Amino acid sequence: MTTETTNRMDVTFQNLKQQGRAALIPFLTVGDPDLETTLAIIQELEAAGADMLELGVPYSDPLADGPVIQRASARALKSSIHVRTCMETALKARQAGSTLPFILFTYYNPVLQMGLDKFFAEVNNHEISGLIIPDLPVEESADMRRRSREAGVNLIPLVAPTSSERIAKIVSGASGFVYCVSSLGVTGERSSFHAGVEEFIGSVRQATDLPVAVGFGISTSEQVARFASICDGVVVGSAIVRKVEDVIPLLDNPATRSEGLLQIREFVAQLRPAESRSL
Ligand SMILES: O=P(O)(O)OC[C@@H](O)[C@@H](O)c1c[nH]c2ccccc12
Repeated sequence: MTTETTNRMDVTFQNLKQQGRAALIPFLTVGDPDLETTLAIIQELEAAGADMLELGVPYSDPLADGPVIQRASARALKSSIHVRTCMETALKARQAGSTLPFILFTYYNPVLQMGLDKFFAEVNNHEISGLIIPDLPVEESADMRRRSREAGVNLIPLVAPTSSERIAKIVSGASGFVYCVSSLGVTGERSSFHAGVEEFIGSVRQATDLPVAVGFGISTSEQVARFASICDGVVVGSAIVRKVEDVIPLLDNPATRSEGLLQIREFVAQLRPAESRSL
């Protein structure tokens, strides 16, 4: 008996599989440069053809992030952005008509500060379909997986090229999708990836029936196409966050705001393989 899934993310991956297409999954920092603009950018990303979104909770000590996302977090933290603010942003985007599955991306500390009971109570009624917590300690993952399951949200595991013998353990009991990190180090655009990244992705595919997505360093349509041919999803973060950073002067001026938003939309639209562009 197939379990009827109500999780928006799972349904999206099922639909994309039928279309024979990988998901384009942008990451953006919530509140960069401000919350109102984040809501406008979410609409542009959806119009550009994003299939789901990683909504990043800005954090003061983003250890796994390169300079682009570190700067975005610093800008966003100028206004007091908490996990709850990011959840409310997801709900507001839904109420404004977005149909995208939202993945809340946060480091573990902000979740602990909110309190696990409160966090999971809020997650579900804020339209969050997935969670990525890159620094979740292994010893906490069983409890977090249980809480996620009870809240009907997918706790998405990250696997790195060095995970090799631990892949089976990491992906067992996971849901949503498995996030393959393409390279070692921190986030940020790259011209090349970990040697043998295709073999690594292949080994993850063998270890799970879940959709497999890849991220870290992907910033051009050629790179998206390369990974979209072997994965179910491709995550692009820093390149989009940098685009937002570049157009902030346009966004800040009412006379040129729409031009700034259009440039973000066009940048993301050109990332998708030509044959699947909606624009
Ligand atoms: O920024 P990049 O190189 O395109 O990588 C995706 C990344 O932004 C996003 O998935 C993410 C942002 N911060 C992270 C920290 C760890 C793992 C993943 C992430």
